[in-house]
Amino acid sequence: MNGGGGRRRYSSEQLLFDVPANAGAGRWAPQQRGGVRRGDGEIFVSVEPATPARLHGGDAVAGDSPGQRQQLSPGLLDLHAFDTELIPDFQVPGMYDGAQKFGCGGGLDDSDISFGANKQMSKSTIFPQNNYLTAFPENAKAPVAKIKVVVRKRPLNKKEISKKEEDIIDIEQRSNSLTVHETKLKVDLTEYVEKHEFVFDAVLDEDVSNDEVYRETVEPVVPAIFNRTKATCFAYGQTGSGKTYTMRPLPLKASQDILRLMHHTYRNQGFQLFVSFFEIYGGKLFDLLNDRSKLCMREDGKQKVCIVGLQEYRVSDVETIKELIEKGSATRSTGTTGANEESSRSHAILQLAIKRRVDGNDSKPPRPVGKLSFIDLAGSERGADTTDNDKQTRIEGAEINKSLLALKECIRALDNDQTHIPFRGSKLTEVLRDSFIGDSRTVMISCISPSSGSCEHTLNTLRYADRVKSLSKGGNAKKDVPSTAPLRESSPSPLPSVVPSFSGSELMNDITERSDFGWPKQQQYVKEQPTPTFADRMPKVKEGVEFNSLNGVYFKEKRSKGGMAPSIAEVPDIMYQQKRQPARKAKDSALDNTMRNSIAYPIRRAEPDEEDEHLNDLLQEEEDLVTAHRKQVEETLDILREELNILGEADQPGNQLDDYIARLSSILSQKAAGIVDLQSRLEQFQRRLNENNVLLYAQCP
Ligand SMILES: Nc1ncnc2c1ncn2[C@@H]1O[C@H](COP(=O)(O)OP(=O)(O)OP(=O)(O)O)[C@@H](O)[C@H]1O
Repeated sequence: MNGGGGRRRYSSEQLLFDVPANAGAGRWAPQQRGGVRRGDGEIFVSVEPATPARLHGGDAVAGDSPGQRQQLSPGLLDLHAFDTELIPDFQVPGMYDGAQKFGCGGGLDDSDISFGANKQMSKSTIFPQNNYLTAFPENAKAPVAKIKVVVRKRPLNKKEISKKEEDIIDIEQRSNSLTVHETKLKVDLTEYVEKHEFVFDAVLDEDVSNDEVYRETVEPVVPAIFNRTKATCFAYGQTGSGKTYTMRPLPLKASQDILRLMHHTYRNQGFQLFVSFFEIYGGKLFDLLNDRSKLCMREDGKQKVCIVGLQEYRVSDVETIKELIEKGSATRSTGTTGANEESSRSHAILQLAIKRRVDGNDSKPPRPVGKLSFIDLAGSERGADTTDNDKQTRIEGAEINKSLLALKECIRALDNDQTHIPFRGSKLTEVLRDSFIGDSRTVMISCISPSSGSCEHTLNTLRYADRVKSLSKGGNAKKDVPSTAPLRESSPSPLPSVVPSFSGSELMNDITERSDFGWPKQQQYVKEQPTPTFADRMPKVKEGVEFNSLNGVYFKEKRSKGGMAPSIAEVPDIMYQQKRQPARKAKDSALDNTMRNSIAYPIRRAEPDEEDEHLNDLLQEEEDLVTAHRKQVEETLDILREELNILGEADQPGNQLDDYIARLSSILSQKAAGIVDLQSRLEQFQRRLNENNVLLYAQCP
């Protein structure tokens, strides 16, 4: 893994976040790790003691200073009209310690990208008057589309200009359509230009500033997160298309608006803002605010996803948030490929969570209210990294590809109000699971390069965006077409209903039932065992092996250094049992026949000892294997749907052969990677069984 490899470098426009990887590491290292508590299905990591010193000091302005109040527009105050769950105003001493320091951040204009710690911002900079909420108060209450797809074109860069590459993207002024001019070759090798026209919710040309991008994308959804909405904004596009450039300023701008709402509109209502920042690299989670420590994703009993160990910082001023983002960005890993040395191969996820104190009580974990997630996706073309690189890169590529496909499927399912959301399709979508259920908003920013050399990738990006939008219930892209704007040539018609009617979860339930081998877990140790029911399967004792099982499982002879292992007669306290649940009785005979190979683990009457530890490990590995298998089957179902989709599209007139080939190729590599991954897990588990002297007994029919 090349996770610790090169560091991403940023252009001067991005210097806002460009700090050395280890900057402030010591300062930020949590001084006191909070306890991890489970509350209402959510892991709450108490981090206040670890909150950076800046939170508790600094030259900030009081949050409700008259100066700031003057900045409030009627629009902001009107936000009270939101259907929020209001709790009586209360004032807890010290509750807004941080809030009192609010305001030391600053304006977030593109031009003003330096946030010196001591820099004093003018009030007008702190609250720019062009703010969406202040400038268009009525928009604060306007319904925000469930899914918004925006395209942003970046300017040609120096390298492209020096290579004399052309700008092939035309964007009509003040329109939401764009045209890609693709140069193609005829059979007689003469060139011709094919035009592809696309329509989206908004199309942003190269001269559009980051401020305007914010106003167009995230700003409208900010008020909704105080009202239990989960909003997700992600940037999609090939490496170097401007995803990071686009995404970087957004969380900071959003935080500024959130804090403003918290300290004014929703003052004294117990809202708190938390920041977390992590990445998914090669299918694994790393905390970018905690020295890339590895994180673990778990589902609780209520099927809520918890990222165990993720550090969440409670913040109350923009400056602190900026520092946290800098720190996380510097920690983010990048990989190196032949195509682009600086390409990002990880998904970075920055979350701003709004929580609310329960009954004004600080000892209870605050209750989650809404969330705004920013996702800087890995380069979209990375999914096709299947040939030029090493195995690791290929597997990573397949993982990236898988997550991008899964993301698209989830967004589509979400907009269609489907009951089954295929969030299990990838780590990324699993992590974002709670953003896909309930009241959610998604903003997708597709970043494209204008250069002729990137034409294929650009078309792929636009088609991905087009599918997200136009195939969704509420997303008929054509409805937004200005009457003068032509439709694109090959608008995909809605897919035939080729997706199989079975529900993945139903199938998985069935599989769950079958794959529950019913091995006893250690917690289920019993003092007395009933007469084993599998005596008829007792194998012949092989030479060198002590048969220690009554249900077809036996352990290899375990010779101690000092002599022979005890024979079975000498270890009467080890018994074996296969779990048999009454509810499953009817299935048992069929199941018994299908379970030709089964193993079981010893149940001890004695206190757990070292061997129990091994046993625990094995049980855990067994569980992991079954989970991985289940996941792989779910993913296969998702892939199957995708395959049926592309087959359906391939049958449509005017289909794009190159698109079909690219998607089929990435699907195949994704399938292959899934199988390789499961195979290697299986082999590893088999090795572990051998090492631990557990033999499998081939059960006779
Ligand atoms: N709209 C823009 N205006 C000016 N420069 C831009 C714009 N978008 C991107 N750039 C510049 O293009 C370069 C690549 O952008 P960026 O790093 O954001 O790409 P990326 O899509 O995040 O790539 P990767 O997937 O490798 O992370 C950077 O130097 C950036 O400053």
